[in-house]
Amino acid sequence: MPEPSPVLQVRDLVVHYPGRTRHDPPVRAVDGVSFDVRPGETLALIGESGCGKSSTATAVLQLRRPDSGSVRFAGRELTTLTDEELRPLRPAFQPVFQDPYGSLNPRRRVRDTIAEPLRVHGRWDPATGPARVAELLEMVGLDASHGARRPGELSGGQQQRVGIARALACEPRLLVLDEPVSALDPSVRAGVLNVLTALQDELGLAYLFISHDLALVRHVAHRVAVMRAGRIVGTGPARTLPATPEHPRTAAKSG
Ligand SMILES: Nc1ncnc2c1ncn2[C@@H]1O[C@H](COP(=O)(O)OP(=O)(O)OP(=O)(O)O)[C@@H](O)[C@H]1O
Repeated sequence: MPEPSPVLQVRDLVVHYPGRTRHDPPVRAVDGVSFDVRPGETLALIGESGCGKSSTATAVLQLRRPDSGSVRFAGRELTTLTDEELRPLRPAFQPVFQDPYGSLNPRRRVRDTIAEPLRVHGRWDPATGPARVAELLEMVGLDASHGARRPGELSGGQQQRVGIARALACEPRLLVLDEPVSALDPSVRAGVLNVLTALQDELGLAYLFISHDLALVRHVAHRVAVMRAGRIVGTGPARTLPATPEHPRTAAKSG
């Protein structure tokens, strides 16, 4: 069977930050990065702290506009769209962040957090909305009773499931997962990863999965791209990664 076309195509992506003082040169956080992600595929972006993983994720999501390069999502170039033009497309490419509590409104009940994207994007129907929220809770392994709670009444793993349910509300095609289980207790990580894997199988979602954890990446990703100093220095199947994460730079073959 031919491979499906990529849902995300990134080419020559560049992100600069200003130097700390006006005498310092700009920081080239992302320095010409290219990759594709296909429907149903997980591409892991790995590398040491500060190599530019989160800056790449932020630029893909157009939360910070890249300085140059191309981000094509579902065949559309995102970098040239205005914020207004991007707005209706945003539900289709959603972030899941590392710190679930920090990304949830502590005063808002879970069911309202999950309903929020539907309301914001004009997709809330009072007749069907509550059932859709219940369905989303179920998809991430929570039940209706969790909907009435506030984030502070949930465990870290449950909070992250709420973050995933919110990301799924408007039927995305791509999730950008920035260290989605790193802040969680190791005992609940596998449960959240299993939810992500099951959702991908069921919905054909594409994942860009940012991580520094090679053992985890071997487990969840199909392909891996290794970043160093703002560049991708190797790509390959995740199963080619060594079991011990001592030499991440040589973990995958170039090309
Ligand atoms: N807002 C910013 N202003 C200036 N420099 C920044 C900013 N954000 C990141 N940087 C710098 O850009 C480089 C890449 O950072 P980035 O956070 O993208 O890397 P990372 O691989 O995600 O690291 P980590 O795993 O520690 O989050 C680093 O040198 C960082 O110090």
